[in-house]
Amino acid sequence: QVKYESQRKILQTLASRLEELGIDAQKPGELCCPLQPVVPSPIINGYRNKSTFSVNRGPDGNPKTVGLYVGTGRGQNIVCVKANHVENIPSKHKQVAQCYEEFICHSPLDSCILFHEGGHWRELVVRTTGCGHTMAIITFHPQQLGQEELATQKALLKEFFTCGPGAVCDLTSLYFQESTMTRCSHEQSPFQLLHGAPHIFEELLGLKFRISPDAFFQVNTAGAEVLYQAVGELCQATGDTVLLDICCGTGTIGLSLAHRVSKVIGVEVVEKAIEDAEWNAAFNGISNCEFHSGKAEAVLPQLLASWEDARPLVAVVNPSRAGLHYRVVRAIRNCRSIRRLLYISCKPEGEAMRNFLELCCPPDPRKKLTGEQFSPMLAIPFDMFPHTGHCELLLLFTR
Ligand SMILES: C[S@@+](CC[C@H](N)C(=O)[O-])C[C@H]1O[C@@H](n2cnc3c(N)ncnc32)[C@H](O)[C@@H]1O
Repeated sequence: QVKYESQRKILQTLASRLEELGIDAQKPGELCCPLQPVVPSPIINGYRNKSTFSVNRGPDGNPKTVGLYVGTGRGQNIVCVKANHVENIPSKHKQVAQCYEEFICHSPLDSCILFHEGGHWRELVVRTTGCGHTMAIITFHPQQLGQEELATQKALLKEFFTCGPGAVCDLTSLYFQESTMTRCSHEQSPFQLLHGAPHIFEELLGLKFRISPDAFFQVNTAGAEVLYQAVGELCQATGDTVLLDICCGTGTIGLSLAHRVSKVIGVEVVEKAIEDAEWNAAFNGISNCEFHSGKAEAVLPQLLASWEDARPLVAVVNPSRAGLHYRVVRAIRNCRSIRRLLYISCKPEGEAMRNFLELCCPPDPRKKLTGEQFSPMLAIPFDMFPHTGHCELLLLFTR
């Protein structure tokens, strides 16, 4: 009910913002379109396949606590607490976090709390899959350490997780990333494989997906299956439909719908995710998909400007919280072949709201938005994140 209410408010906001733009958008209940009940997650506890653990001072003052932050910046009361009580994190993730804490507590090197104050040990990411694979990615601030000292630390970490106390975690892959920034891409600082296999594999809707350390994958695999099935239904694809999968990650959406359409075109900025998507297509024997590596705002305008294919074109967009770049929205609006658009957002009240307005506002030649506007037709929230206040919203737009 709480989640339904928050999604209802989002649709109310969208309706009133569209009214301000002169669009008669308000439907019964002051919403811009019908809102279906929240679709439950098939799994409620321990559903997360990826957890990110911070390293910081705990409530007892221990600066080598591996866990999650509680408190607020404004209250100046942020502490890092162990995640053992957190219901949506599986026990395997908690076990790896516990082992990492043991390792850094015995390390002569400090944890890195504020970059400029020194210290080395930073964040831990744990990813698991239904196939029983576990990947751990440890971020390390090199500070002034030389190559030899770095190699020693990497060897100690590997030894701990392969033949020491950390061996109980039975890691499939152990990665190490030297990072002087909050987040680094593989291109900025490579993920170094210290042990095991370079990828983990997940099964979803009968397909097998390879996942690289920096590739996105929905954190709730069973929840993602339910979402993608609904995407498939709302696409109303016929045999000759071309499906645009914008921000495609490892290709999950397009590949799971490939058998229903004549062609899938995926676009994604993370190069390793595109390599995964290509591998995933080949491994699953899917040959009607092409994947483009690059920013959607660079790839899509070019792709759609020269679009002369007569086949129906359906777009599925699933951007990160930053939403779609204006150029992507403009390219979609100005491509007459796209009559149907599915927008999947984990934060529809944020930047996605700006995109909804850009998609639905009246044509505006000054903004080079000459194409006919879209209208919201249906909204379905998915409880992708049980035990949190968040939802994944699927919004269908047509024109
Ligand atoms: C929420 S994820 C969705 C991935 C995929 N659709 C799925 O369900 O697994 C958003 C994806 O957008 C990608 N992304 C972020 N900014 C992008 C951009 N400017 N152009 C293309 N892809 C982008 C991210 O790397 C990430 O893989």
